[in-house]
Amino acid sequence: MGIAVTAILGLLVVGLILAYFRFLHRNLRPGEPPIAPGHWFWGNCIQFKEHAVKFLLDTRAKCGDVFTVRFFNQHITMVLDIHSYERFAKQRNFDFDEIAKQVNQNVFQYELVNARKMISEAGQKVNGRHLFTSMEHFASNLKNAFRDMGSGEADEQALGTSSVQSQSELEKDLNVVNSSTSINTCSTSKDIVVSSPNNHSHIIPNPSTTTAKPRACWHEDDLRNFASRTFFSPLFYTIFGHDAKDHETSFHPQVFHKMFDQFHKYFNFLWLGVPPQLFPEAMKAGAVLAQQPSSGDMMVREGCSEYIKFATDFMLKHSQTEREIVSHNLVFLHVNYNTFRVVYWCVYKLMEDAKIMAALREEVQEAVDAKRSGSTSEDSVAEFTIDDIHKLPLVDSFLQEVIRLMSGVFMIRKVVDDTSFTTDSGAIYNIRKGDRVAIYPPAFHYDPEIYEEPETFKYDRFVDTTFYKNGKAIKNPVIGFGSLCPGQKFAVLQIKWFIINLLNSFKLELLDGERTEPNINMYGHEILPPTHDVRCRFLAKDSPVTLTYVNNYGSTRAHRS
Ligand code: HEM
Repeated sequence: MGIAVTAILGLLVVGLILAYFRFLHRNLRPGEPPIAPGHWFWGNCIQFKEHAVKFLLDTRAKCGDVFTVRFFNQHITMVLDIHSYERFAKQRNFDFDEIAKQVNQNVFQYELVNARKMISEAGQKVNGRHLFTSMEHFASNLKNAFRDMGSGEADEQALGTSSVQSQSELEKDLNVVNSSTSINTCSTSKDIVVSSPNNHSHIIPNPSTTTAKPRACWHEDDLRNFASRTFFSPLFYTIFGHDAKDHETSFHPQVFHKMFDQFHKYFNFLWLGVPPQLFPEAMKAGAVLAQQPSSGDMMVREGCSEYIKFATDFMLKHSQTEREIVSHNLVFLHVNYNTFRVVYWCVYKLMEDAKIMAALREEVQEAVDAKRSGSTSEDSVAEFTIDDIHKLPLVDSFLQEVIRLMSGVFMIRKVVDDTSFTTDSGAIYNIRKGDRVAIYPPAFHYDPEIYEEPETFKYDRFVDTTFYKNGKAIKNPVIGFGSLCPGQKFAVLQIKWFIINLLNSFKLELLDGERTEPNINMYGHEILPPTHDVRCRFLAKDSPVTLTYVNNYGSTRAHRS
């Protein structure tokens, strides 16, 4: 018995040693980059999880610009030279398709047929002339969302008071969505705020004041909720369009947002291949997110995006199933969700520092005043083209600074053949077929040799500035979109147009003592989520100038939204 146990233990030890040398240990071949010191079993997992940027910058100081890290059995060569970014992006042996496939399979459980062709053709639907029309749809949806917020309709919708939904599963979803209550504090009036036990609150106007024009009220809310109603809703409608019956179903922006948040928490685990069954919360959210209109119904929804229409048509032609089309729709929402996250941080950063709020408000106000027609703000309209939206240097710099600090993305590729990679300075590294290779933008974004006081948020940092590393000007100092994102131009425009409208239409403040920060445990997400949400209050301005987006693409036929 004793001998048998010893023999089994012996075999186990030998097996483990062999497995270690087979899967974890690596003998460097000539010309390969050095390996970052780490744990014999986990490799660099823990160091990366504790503080990815600090770990990578420290390792770069020890090992040089190019080195290999190991996450358990996966070797990833890090190219941490910002001047080599363009070479990295152009290297044909560094392939993104395998990575996208892994996300599709592990997180969204489907495979996209002829994926490269589909993504590159669908990507054109948010660029060129389509960028102008996509903006038109977004601007119109944004206007509706702001109008609803100003009139309090969004409260009604978001609080789920529709009688049609009252007994359904949907009510549960909507109640979950709104478990954080929005509070109206009409401090300047004598209106009475009523909160019912189910968190539905409404204002009973004071009879003595009902004949007067309704006064604006301060509303208290979670910032996530505020950003969801003002930005996620228009984003959702710009992607999937509208249908009059939406309010009877769970295909509703507030339900989708809540469920998406729930699902997204597990993104990094799912992506790495941990079975979704281990995360019941993600599975439950996934089931709600799967309840979408059929592909036929989706294509005829009013304002459905060209991207979704093209992708759906493409997938149908490649005999993909309805379930696969639903999964692809979620992938598209997933990439757009980054835009929401940036918006969250923009609103937060505006409220966090009164100086920033004042500076951007002044810039926007000047632009609006320069464009407005009419003598009073009530009957005034200010028209903005895409060029006009881009002509605000502080808004532009502020947005870049937000992306610089909140970006958590790994720009990762699979190495499809043994490759000699030459860095910008001429150093040559042999990178092994089957490995992964990555650029880690946050390591550049927090590099003290590029950015003075990199941890500090400086809203005007990017105004008329060139950044240098080792005495050489940097071509792309902020690379939060990687090199392949087809939605970059659209996302930047959406965010800028949102900021302009926000500052024109609302006053916003954080409640006393409310602060949050990016959750560095989520490095790997394109944009980091906050560690926790914050409470804020907002006031819809009385009769702001009406802002209109003008689609002036290549003709005299301008469309206004
Ligand atoms: C602030 C918002 C956004 C951020 C930060 C962002 C970031 C990224 C990043 C980092 C990648 C990986 C690229 C690479 O590794 O080179 C990516 C890919 C992608 N993004 Fe975005 N994105 C945003 C918005 C959007 C929007 C609005 C769309 C669509 C309209 C979009 C569509 C895509 C697609 C389709 C891919 C996959 C590209 C491919 O497979 O070649 N993104 N995005």
